[in-house]
Amino acid sequence: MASTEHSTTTTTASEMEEEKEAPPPQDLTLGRVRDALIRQEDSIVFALIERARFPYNAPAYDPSLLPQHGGRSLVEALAREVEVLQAKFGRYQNPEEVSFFPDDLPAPSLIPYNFPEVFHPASASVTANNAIWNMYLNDLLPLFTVEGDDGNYASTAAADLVCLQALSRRIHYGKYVAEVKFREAPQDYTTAIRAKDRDALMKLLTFEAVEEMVKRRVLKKAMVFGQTVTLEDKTFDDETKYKVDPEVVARLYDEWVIPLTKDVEVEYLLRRLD
Ligand SMILES: O=C(O)C(=O)C[C@]1(C(=O)O)C=C[C@@H](O)C=C1
Repeated sequence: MASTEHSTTTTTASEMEEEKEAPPPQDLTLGRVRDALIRQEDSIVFALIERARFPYNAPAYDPSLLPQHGGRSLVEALAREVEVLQAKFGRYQNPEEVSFFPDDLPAPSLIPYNFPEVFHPASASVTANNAIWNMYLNDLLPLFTVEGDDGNYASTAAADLVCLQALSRRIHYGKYVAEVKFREAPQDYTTAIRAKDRDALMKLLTFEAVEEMVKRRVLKKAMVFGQTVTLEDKTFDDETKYKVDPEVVARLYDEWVIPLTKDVEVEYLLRRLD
């Protein structure tokens, strides 16, 4: 196990080795997991802002643009190839990262980093990526892009993938949340898990006041990060133009991100005693 404190100032070679490891699972607390979720809000808002630089660009989603790619759209073909490349260099060794197209990914070709094993093995493979992919392309994209076609299909698809990966990381962080909640109240959760009672689990893991704060904070982040910065002092008003509509970001969290995170938590917990 890695040690974060040393009683002496002399560091031996084996201690240096130990220091390279990530913190042990015991360091996992609900506060730390929530801090990670808060930081990921920044990544999501910035990713949406980057995607919103381009118009909707419908051909990026139309399989007829790529006749040689077996009926796949540009965004899907690009995502598959990027995932293969990133898998080769170890992206999916980190349990925070969940692939959209896990079949046929190559084994990593680098020396593995010792990521702590936090998840219960039977729960580790829970994925919501199909729902995330469909939600992003069908529901969210039309809400925050302007209509139009500027021909930048590859850049558009690359920006989509950054959004999808940031959303996927956030939503699958529900596994860490679920693990911490289980460890903090094993008896309460065990009863509901044994009864396979999804409603009871949902009730146990829900904190409405926290959800309200999350929605208010992402709305504010979209206002702060998405305004045009000038040298003049100015305040937000009805005339302020944002790069992504803050209401859409709040709606994204309200309708999809939080509910999908909770679904991941429930699915994780249902397998927690297997
Ligand atoms: O912070 C938690 O406890 C979570 O489970 C995360 C989260 C969220 O997705 O933001 C989901 C459910 C809770 O009701 C509150 C917030």
